[in-house]
Amino acid sequence: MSPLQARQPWAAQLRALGENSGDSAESGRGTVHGEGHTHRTLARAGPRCIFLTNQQDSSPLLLFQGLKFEVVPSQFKETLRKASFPTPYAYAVETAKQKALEVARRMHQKDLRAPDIVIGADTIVTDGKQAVRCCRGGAWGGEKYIPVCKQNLVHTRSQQRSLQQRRRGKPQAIEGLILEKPVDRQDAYSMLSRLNGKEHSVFTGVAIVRCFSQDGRLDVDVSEFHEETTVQFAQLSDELLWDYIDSGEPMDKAGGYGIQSLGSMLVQQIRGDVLNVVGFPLNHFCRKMAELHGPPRPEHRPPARHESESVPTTDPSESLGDVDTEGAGSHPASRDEGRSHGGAQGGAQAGGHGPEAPSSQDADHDRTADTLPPFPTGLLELIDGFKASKALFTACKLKVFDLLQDEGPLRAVDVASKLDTSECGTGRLLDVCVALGLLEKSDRGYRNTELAGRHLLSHGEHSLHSLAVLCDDLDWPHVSCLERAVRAGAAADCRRRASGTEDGAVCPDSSQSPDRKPWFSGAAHGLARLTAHQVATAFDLSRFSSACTLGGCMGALAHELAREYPGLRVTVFDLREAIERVACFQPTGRLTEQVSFVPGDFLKDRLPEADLYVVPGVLQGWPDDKAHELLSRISGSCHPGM
Ligand SMILES: C[S@@+](CC[C@H](N)C(=O)[O-])C[C@H]1O[C@@H](n2cnc3c(N)ncnc32)[C@H](O)[C@@H]1O
Repeated sequence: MSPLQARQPWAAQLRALGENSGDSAESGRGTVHGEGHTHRTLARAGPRCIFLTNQQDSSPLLLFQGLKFEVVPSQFKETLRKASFPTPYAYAVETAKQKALEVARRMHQKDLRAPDIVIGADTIVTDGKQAVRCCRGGAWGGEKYIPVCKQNLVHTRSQQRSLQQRRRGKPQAIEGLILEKPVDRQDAYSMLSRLNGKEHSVFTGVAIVRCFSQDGRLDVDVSEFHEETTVQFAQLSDELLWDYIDSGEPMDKAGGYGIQSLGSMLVQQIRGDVLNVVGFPLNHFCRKMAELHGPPRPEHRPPARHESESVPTTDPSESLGDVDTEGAGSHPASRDEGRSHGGAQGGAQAGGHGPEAPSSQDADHDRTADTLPPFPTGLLELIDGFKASKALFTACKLKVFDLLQDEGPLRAVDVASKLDTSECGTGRLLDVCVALGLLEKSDRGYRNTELAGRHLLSHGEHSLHSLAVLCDDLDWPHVSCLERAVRAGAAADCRRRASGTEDGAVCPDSSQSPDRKPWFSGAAHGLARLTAHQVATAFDLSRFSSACTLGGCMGALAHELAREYPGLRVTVFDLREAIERVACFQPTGRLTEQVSFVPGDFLKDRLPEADLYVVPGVLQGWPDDKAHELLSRISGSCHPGM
């Protein structure tokens, strides 16, 4: 497993593609999505990746704990029928589980590998006292919740009817017991006044979904729990409630208040874990994780917030109830600082300098998440990126995207048969394209993403297909002899070999092989269309009345200039064979009147008269002497003073 594979889901597939062996290189456990630090933080054999489904509020809490994870919002629609649950917390736990399972399935489908762990959480507030009253003390009271059936709670319905109508089809709480996010200010007021002066319960259901992938199938092992915290509201005036509602805070909070901010003013007393009210019962979660994976090793505990503060010595699963969540949010930054500076305890020593430096073996043993350098994501992407490019080029050349646009979704076996390629290799290439965001995969097969449909078809207004093919044919061989070129200064030789041109220029001229020319035009035009607007608007060209684009190809920039400057006449000057292909690309309409095409060789023929000469995308591919020759000719044609 390379470090890059720990960061990039597609990297493992690229490797598998390269190896082209029968078995998937990353089958089974060992799949790593995202952060390696979670592994180090939790336990040696612990999980290496956590997806938190949609508890954004909980992110700082988990970060405080030193867990690194990726937040993947769940697409699970929270439409479970509340009345079918025996208790409010059963509803919260099931919602948390369904959120997590949805993410697990989606990630598995997308990346073809299971994430290690997905955590789902759902917090609800229940109007507990009222429940007891409504149930006449029978079904729901004291510490224990006894399953209640619908009829027991029918009394609460009339009170809630108008609210139900406002909730517009949202499934109603267990007969009004579960308070979710208010739908409007009035709803917030009715929630808060129900809680006013009373005690209520906050439940968070948590599901820890451990994932296993076997033979491409996802297996899961779900552990779940819930945490209850009792909150006593002070007796509050209507004025204060409305002031609080006017602050806007209640609108996205279950129960209509947030204890982590202004809402704390409303609270007189709490029994239980305050973080549970914030949205994630970290203490219970840590105990559960320790149960599942063993407790974290001491060095994996979160570092001190400031160098002067000591690292907490308690097992994080023991007590976290007094955590201040503001500090929790700022923790990751301090940890990063700790890492790059080597940390207060032994970072410098671990480097092996100074009399007390431990042996390299000790230093290795003492390595912690805090003494490691920042993860070099960008560098690893540079190291591996060429493989992604090659996969893209190959898919373009095989016209995978054209096929899937016309006939998709298709299974790998059908793509292979239509393209006359191997089933195994095609399947892997398609999977890499999925991981690169170029294809989507479903039960019905592969199909183009919007991005691929827009840019990677061989024809189309914004096609970059020819550019990809050209890069593969021309740039790839250049790049592969870069080391030799740098050593021996043989760039022109390499280019000549690759491009088949006399002077190594990458632009088509008379010496170039004819079969490449359409690709050049298509590639240059595709890129020019994308960039023309930026180029045309980068400078104020309004003082010019005529312009000439030298090597202006199919006129993409010329047309954009004409669009931007209605008074500008633009001449496109290019080789005759290029101009002959213009008809395939030229837009029709008013703009064409401002643009004219003149065939010619800008190194031999007289340049058209113009106030402004633009040389778009020509010189960078040329040897210096030739570039100099062209610039001298342009200089000779320019009107002094313009
Ligand atoms: C890489 S393309 C640039 C395309 C341009 N960026 C655009 O707006 O589409 C280079 C262009 O220079 C043209 N070219 C190359 N040598 C030329 C020459 N000696 N005289 C005129 N045009 C030339 C090519 O035909 C080609 O269209």
